[in-house]
Amino acid sequence: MPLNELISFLEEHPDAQIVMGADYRIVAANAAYRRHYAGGRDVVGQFCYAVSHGYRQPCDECGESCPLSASRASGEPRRVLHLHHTPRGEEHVDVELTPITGASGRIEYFVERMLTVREASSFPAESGLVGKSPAFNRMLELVRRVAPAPTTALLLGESGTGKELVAQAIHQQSGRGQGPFVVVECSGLTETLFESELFGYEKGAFTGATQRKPGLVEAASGGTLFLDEVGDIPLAMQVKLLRLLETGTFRRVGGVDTMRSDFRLIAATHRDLKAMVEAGAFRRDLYYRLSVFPIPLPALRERRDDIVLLAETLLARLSPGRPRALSEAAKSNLLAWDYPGNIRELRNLLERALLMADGDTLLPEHFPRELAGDATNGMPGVDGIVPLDVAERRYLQWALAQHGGDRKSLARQLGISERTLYRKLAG
Ligand SMILES: Nc1ncnc2c1ncn2[C@@H]1O[C@H](COP(=O)(O)OP(=O)(O)OP(=O)(O)O)[C@@H](O)[C@H]1O
Repeated sequence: MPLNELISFLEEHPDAQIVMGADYRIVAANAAYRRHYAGGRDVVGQFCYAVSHGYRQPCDECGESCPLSASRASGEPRRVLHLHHTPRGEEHVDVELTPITGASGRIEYFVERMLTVREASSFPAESGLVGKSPAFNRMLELVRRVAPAPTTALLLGESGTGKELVAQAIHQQSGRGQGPFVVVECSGLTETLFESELFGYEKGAFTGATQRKPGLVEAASGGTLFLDEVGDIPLAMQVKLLRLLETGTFRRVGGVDTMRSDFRLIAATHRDLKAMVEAGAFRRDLYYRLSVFPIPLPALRERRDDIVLLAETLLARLSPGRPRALSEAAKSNLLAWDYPGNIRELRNLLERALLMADGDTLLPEHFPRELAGDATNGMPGVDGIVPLDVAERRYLQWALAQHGGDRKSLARQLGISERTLYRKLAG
C-alpha cells in the first residue's frame, strides 16, 4: 500500500497510531494519537524515542527494549509495554509495532499502535496496581498478554508481593471482569474442608450438613477462580483438583450428580512447585496443568524504584481524606530497607507510623529503629556507639528480619550454629 493511502487509512482509526521510518522518525500520526498523546504538539519529523520518552537515543541504547529495532531484525510484529510521556504524565502503554513491506520486498515503514494500560498506574492511585520499575513493567507485560486468553496463569512470588491484586487485574482485563472473582485460600485447609469448600455439599452429607451448600467452584462460574497458595493443597486433594481442571466437572460432597462450572483459573504460590514435584509433595500432572503461563512477581527489594511510589500510594489508601507526607529522611530509611515481607510489610510499617505520628509528616522516629539503622553507613540495626554485645544483638535482630525470621538460614549465612545464634539473640 502506498504511504499516502496507509496514512489516510489510519487517520480515523479509533486506536492511536503513528507511522515511522526505519530511522525512528515519525512520518505521520493519526487523529486518535494527536488527541491522546500529542497534546497539541506536532510530532511529525521527530524521533519516536524523543517524543515518547524524552530520550536522545533509541530505547535499546537507554536500557529499554526497542520494538522497532527488534522488528527490523526479525521482520515480525513486536509488542512491548513501555512507560510513555503523555500530556497526563507518565503512563503505561501497550505498544504494538507492525513492519510494512514495500513493493521491493524490504521493510519500508512501521506502524505503531498504542493503547494506554488502565490496570496499573505510575503515580499514586486510589486502587489497583501501582508501579513503574522495569521489574514491575516486565510483570505487567505478562499480565496483559495472558489476561484476555482462557489460559491458566500461575503467579509465583514471595508472600506480600501482590499476588491477589495481580490476580484481580487479570480477572478485570479478561472479558470475565463482570463475573465473580472467587478467592480460595488453600493453606490451612484440611482434606475434608478443602473438598466441601471447593465443591460444596448436599444436605446430610455429613453431621452438621443441615442444608445443601454450593461450593466456591460453583460460585466462580462465569468468572475467575483464584487458588491462593496452591502448593499447600493436600496431596490427596490434588487429584480431585486435577480432575476438575481436566473435565470442568465435579461432584458435591455427598452428591451423585456431575456438575459443570465455567471458570478461568488463576493459581498462586510462594513455594518452588518444581522442587515439590521432585520431592513427591506435589503431583507432576497437576504441576504441568497449572504452569502453562507462569508469571514471576518481583520482590519489593527487586523493584526499589517503586518503594516511594508505593509508600505514597499506600499512605493515601490508609488515610483517606487526610493527606500525610513522608519526610526526606523517612523516605531514605524506607528506601534502604530490604522488606522480607514485601509490600505487605511496607503497608504495616506505614500503618504503624500513622498511629505514631501526631502531625501530617511521617518522620524516622515514627518507624521502628531498625529502619534508621539500615540507612546509616554504620552497622545495620545499630545506631551510635553502644556496648559490643548490645551492638551484636541488635545487628542479629536486624539480620534475622532480613531472613524473614528464619534462624536456620541466617545461622547458615553467618557461619555459626543455630544454637549459638539463639544464645546471642537471647543476650
Ligand atoms: N503493585 C501494587 N500496588 C499497590 N498496592 C499493592 C501492589 N501490590 C501489592 N499491593 C498491596 O500489598 C498488600 C499485599 O498484597 P497481596 O495481599 O495481594 O499479596 P500476596 O502476594 O497475595 O500475599 P500472600 O502471599 O501473603 O497472600 C495488599 O495490601 C495490596 O493491596
